[in-house]
Amino acid sequence: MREEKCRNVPVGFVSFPSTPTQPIHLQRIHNKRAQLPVLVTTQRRSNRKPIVVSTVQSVPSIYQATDERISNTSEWKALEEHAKNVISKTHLRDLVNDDKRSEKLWAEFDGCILDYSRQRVIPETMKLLFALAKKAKLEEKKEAMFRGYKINVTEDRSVLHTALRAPKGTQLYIDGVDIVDEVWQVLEKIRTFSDRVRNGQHVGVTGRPIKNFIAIGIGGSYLGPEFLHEALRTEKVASAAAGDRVLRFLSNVDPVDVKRATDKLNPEETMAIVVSKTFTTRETSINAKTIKDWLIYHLGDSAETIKKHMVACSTNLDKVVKFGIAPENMFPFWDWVGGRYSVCSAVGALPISLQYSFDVFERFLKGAHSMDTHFRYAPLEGNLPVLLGLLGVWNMSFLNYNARAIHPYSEALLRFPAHIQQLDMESNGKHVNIFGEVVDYPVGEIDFGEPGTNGQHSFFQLLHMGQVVPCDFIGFIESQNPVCEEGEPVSNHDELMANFFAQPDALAFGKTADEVRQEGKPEWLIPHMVFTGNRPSSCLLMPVLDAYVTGQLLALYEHRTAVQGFIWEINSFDQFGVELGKVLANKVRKQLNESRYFNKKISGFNHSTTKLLNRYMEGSVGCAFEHVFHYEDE
Ligand SMILES: O=P(O)(O)OC[C@H]1O[C@H](O)[C@H](O)[C@@H](O)[C@@H]1O
Repeated sequence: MREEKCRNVPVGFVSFPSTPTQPIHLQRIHNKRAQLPVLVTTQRRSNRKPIVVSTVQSVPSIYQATDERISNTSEWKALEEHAKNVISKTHLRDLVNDDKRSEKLWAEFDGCILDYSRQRVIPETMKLLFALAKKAKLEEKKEAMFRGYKINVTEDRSVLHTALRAPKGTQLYIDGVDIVDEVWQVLEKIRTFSDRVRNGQHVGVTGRPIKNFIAIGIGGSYLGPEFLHEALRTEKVASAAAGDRVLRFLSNVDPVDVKRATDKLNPEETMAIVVSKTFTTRETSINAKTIKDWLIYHLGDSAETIKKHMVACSTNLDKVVKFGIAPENMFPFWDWVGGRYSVCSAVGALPISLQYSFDVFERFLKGAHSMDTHFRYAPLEGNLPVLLGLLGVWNMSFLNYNARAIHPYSEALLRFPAHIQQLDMESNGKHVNIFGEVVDYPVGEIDFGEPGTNGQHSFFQLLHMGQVVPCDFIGFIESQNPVCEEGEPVSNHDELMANFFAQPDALAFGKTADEVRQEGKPEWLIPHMVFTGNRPSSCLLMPVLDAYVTGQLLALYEHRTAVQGFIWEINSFDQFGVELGKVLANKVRKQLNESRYFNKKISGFNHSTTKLLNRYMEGSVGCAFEHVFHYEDE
C-alpha cells in the first residue's frame, strides 16, 4: 500500500537546468567526448582554482566556482541577521504556543511525519533557508547526484547509492553501462544464493546446514548492516524468517571480538561473509584470516572448506581471489558506492538476505527508494530530507550548536545513532570546500545518540541543563512487540512513547524560577532546579519499524547529510581524514615486529610515544607464531 503513494518515475527523466532536458543516459551514449579528459574552465573570479575532472559530464556547471562563497551571499547574510535580530529574541516557550506557526512547521510523506515546530525557527526563517538552498543550487546538485555526475570531485566518482534501490527495469547509464541492470544482476545472484543456503541446498563441508553467519567488516562495511540487523531482529516478519539462524558481526581488530563472534558457534554450520570495499583494510584482513584459520582448524584445510564457508562482498575481485575465496562466491559492488552509503549494496544485501531472506531485504530497498523519490521530486518546502538538512545548517552555522543527538524511541534502533554518526561525521567532517578553500563557517556536527528511554537516564541531564544540543526524537505509532501489563494505566509501548512526547516539550519550555518557587522549593535551591528551555528538537513519527520503514529512515538521514554538504559547498563523499592515523599505525606495526622478533631498539618516534612503546613492550605478546614473520611493508 505504501508503495502506491510514491511516484515511480524512471531515474534520469526529469529536466535539469544545467544540461539539456533529454534523459542523461542518452546524452552519455551520444556524447562522443564522454571519455575524454577535460579541464572545466569558466569565467570565474580568478582566485578560485578550476577543478580538473576526467569526463565531459563529470561535474555540471553548478560545481564550477561561482563568484562568491556561499557565506558571502546576501542569502547567507540575511540568515545571520535574522538569527541575531529576530530569533535570538524569541523563546521556544512562546513560539511553540503559537498554534498557527506550529501548524506550518509540519511535513509528511508516505507515513513519515516530521514535526519541526520545536526548532528555533519561524516561517520567515524557513523562507530564508529555502532562498539559501536556491542560491546554493541545492535542486541542481541533488539532481546531479541522482544522474551520476561525478560530484565526488576529489576522487572523480559518481555518488549513486540511490541507484542501489532503483526498481528493477529502471535505466541509468553511466559511461555507457546501465548500472541499475548491473545492480539487479547482483541482487538476483544474492537472492538465488541466499535461497540456496536458507533452504539447505548449499550445505557446509560436512553436510550440515548453514545457519550461523559472521559478517566481517569495519566502518561502512559494518555499521549499516549491523543497524539494519538490529532493526529487524525483533520485527515480526523478519524474525519469523530468521528462525534459529544467528548473524554476528566481527569488526574490531581486537582479538576479543573474534572470541565474541565465534563463541559457541559450530563451525560446521557457520559461514563467514568478508565485507570490504577495498579488501585492503587491515582490521578486516586480519579478522578474515583469523576466521579462515578457525574454519580450517575445525573443518580441515581444503578448498572445499573455504568454498562452502566463506563468501565476500567487495569491489576488488583480484584481492578476494588472492585471499582464497572463489570468484563465484564474491558479490560485487562499485566504486560509485561510498562505504558509508553501501548498506543497500551487497554489503547489506548478503548478510541480511541470508539471515532474514531476500524478500525482507527487498522491502528495505523499497522503503529507501520511496524516500529517494520524495527527495528527488518533492518541492523543497515539503521535502523531509531537505527540511532536516536545512535545519541542520541553521543550527550549526547560524545558531552555532556544534553537536546534535538522535534519540530513537525504539530499542531495535539501538545501532542507528552509531551508523548515522559515521555517515554524517565522515561525510561532513571537513575543513575545506570543494574548491579547496578553508570554510569560514562552522560545518559538520558531532553526532551521538542512544535509544530512549535509556538516554534519559544517562546524558539527558546535560541536554536539559548543560550545553544546548539540537535533538531528533524518532518514535513509532505501533510497537514491534506490543505488551500490556495488567494493572498498568497504559501499554508498555505507550509508556515508552509518553517519554517521546514529553521530552521535546521539556527541552523547549524548560521551567522558570517562578514555576519552581510555586512548587514551594526553598529560595537557595531554586537556581539548581531552573530549566532554561529554548532547546530545539524535531520529532519524527513513523508507523511501525519494519523493513520498509527502516529503508525510509536510512535514506532520510543519508540525504540530510548530502543536503548539508551541498549547502556548505563541501564534498560529503570523500574521507581523506581517516588516512593519516592508518599510515602512522603502519610505522608502529613495523617497529613492533622488529622489536619483538629481532630485538631492535625503538626509534624514530617522539619522546612520549617511545616511552609508551617501551613500557608496552615489557608485556609479552601472549602467543607465538610458528615461524617468525619477516616484515614486508604493504
Ligand atoms: O570496506 P573497506 O574498504 O574495508 O573500508 C572500511 C572503512 O574504511 C575506512 O575507515 C573508511 O573511512 C570507511 O568509509 C570504510 O567504510
